Amino acid sequence: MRITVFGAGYVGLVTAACLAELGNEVLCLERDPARIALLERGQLPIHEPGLAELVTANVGAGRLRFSSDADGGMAELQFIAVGTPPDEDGAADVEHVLQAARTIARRMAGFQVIVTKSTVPIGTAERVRAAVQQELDARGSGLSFAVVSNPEFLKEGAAVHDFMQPDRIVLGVEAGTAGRRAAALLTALYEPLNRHHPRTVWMDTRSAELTKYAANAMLATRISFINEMANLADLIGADIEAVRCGIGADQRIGYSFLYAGCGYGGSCFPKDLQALGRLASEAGQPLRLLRAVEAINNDQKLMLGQRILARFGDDLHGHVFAVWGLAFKPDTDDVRHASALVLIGQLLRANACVAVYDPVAHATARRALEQDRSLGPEALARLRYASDPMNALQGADALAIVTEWKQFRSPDWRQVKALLRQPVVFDGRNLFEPRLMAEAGIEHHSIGRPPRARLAMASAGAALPAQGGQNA
Ligand SMILES: NC(=O)c1ccc[n+]([C@@H]2O[C@H](COP(=O)([O-])OP(=O)(O)OC[C@H]3O[C@@H](n4cnc5c(N)ncnc54)[C@H](O)[C@@H]3O)[C@@H](O)[C@H]2O)c1
Ligand SMILES: O=c1ccn([C@@H]2O[C@H](COP(=O)(O)OP(=O)(O)O[C@H]3O[C@H](CO)[C@@H](O)[C@H](O)[C@H]3O)[C@@H](O)[C@H]2O)c(=O)[nH]1
Repeated sequence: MRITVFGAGYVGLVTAACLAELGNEVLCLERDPARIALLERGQLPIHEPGLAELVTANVGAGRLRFSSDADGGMAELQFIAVGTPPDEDGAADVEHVLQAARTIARRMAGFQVIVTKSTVPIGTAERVRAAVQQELDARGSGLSFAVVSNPEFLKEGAAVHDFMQPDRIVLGVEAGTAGRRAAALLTALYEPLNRHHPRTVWMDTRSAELTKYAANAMLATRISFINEMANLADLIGADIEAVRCGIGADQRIGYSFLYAGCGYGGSCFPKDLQALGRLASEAGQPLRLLRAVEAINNDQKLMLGQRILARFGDDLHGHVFAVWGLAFKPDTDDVRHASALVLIGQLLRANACVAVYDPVAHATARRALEQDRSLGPEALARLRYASDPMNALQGADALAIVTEWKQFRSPDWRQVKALLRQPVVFDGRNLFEPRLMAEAGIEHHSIGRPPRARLAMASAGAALPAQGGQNA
């Protein structure tokens, strides 16, 4: 099939490359000339495992092309995967989506299916239909078209896998002939992903749009729930990892997305919860639960910094801290709403020096921190980007781990101790077993795994639960 994809970001690039890999002829349209220039040189604007190989192979095979010129995009299937950033009130701004829809309408020469992959407020499919119809009317055209809502559920760091082996493919279609025609085309398009296991869930467009927000809200709720339990565990001497194993064994609950830590970040959860909250309030039903989820998460992101201040004093002048991990999660260079940026801001504002290391996110973090108005040049001058994890530790008073990159999981603790001024570790993702850290002579601050629980477990001879971190 011939397909056009609008947007070459995380979703657009992955959608374009994966649909090309499935044998389609794909044109990926991107309006940012810098991104197009990179792609034309064979480079990717983002770090995403497996994506570079997929892009190279499909460009080489002639199935995938990039352009900034929409004139080449006359395909029957038009995917919109552009950004929907929050506006001043937190609502999702769908202007880029509507712009892409108008571009499609201006060039439409036959029946087309306009598929929204972006995360959009409820009712956007109808706004896309109206925008396209307006352009067609202005042209005096009577062409028929369909609008489909096909929200994307991929996770950064596992995007190619998630696209190719989705838990489900949600397709919201309109009633009527055009909707049926669109459904037939999309059934054929996604057939390879449904072959061994039917994954498509059909519904109307509004339900599809809400499904996307509801999924992210549910996942964020689980994280804030377990973080509240972890904070309680810290106070009462219980071990949150044991609790996670204990509750996760109930199939109705399950184990995943119940890892306590220093808060969720990323481009989706914070933005989508705000957008859902906003549209719910406008609909006359403020979402009280989601407000609590967001508030808990905002506090959780401050927790590592507060613990460091409590341990070393309010003015950290003369102190140095090492931070491992800048990206909001492993296997990505995305630092949007990353907990690491919050921690680094707290430490720099308290006059500390900070040495950071991340395998891929130095450039993105540098850009984000330079735009942080609460950090002037003097504060940023106290920030050092280390060449490797051990280099960051040199002369530091403590190590804080914010992102659970695999390479941080088994450090040489003797080397860590030799490099640190004091053997103190703030483990923001519960990567390390408290008992082993105590045996190694390391002062270990976890999230919800206090020393009292550790002692009780050891004296009971209890089996230790698996190591933490969602991305284990
Ligand atoms: N990042 C994720 O993991 C993820 C997962 C699922 C859904 N989503 C949703 O998908 C959408 C895209 O997210 P993203 O992370 O890929 O965004 P992104 O910012 O990485 O990429 C969006 C791209 O679209 C381009 N663009 C904007 N308007 C355009 C136009 N008219 N024509 C061509 N290109 C245009 C931008 O220049 C940018 O490169 C958002 O609605 C997001 O909420 C994101
Ligand atoms: O048990 C957990 C799981 C995750 N996190 C944190 O939650 C954030 C988000 O992680 P994850 O969901 O894995 O990454 P995203 O790429 O943001 O993916 C989410 O957001 C996407 C965009 O909407 C959706 O498509 C995905 O389904 C949804 O998981 C990260 O900061 C994680 O560290 C935790 O703190 N504890």
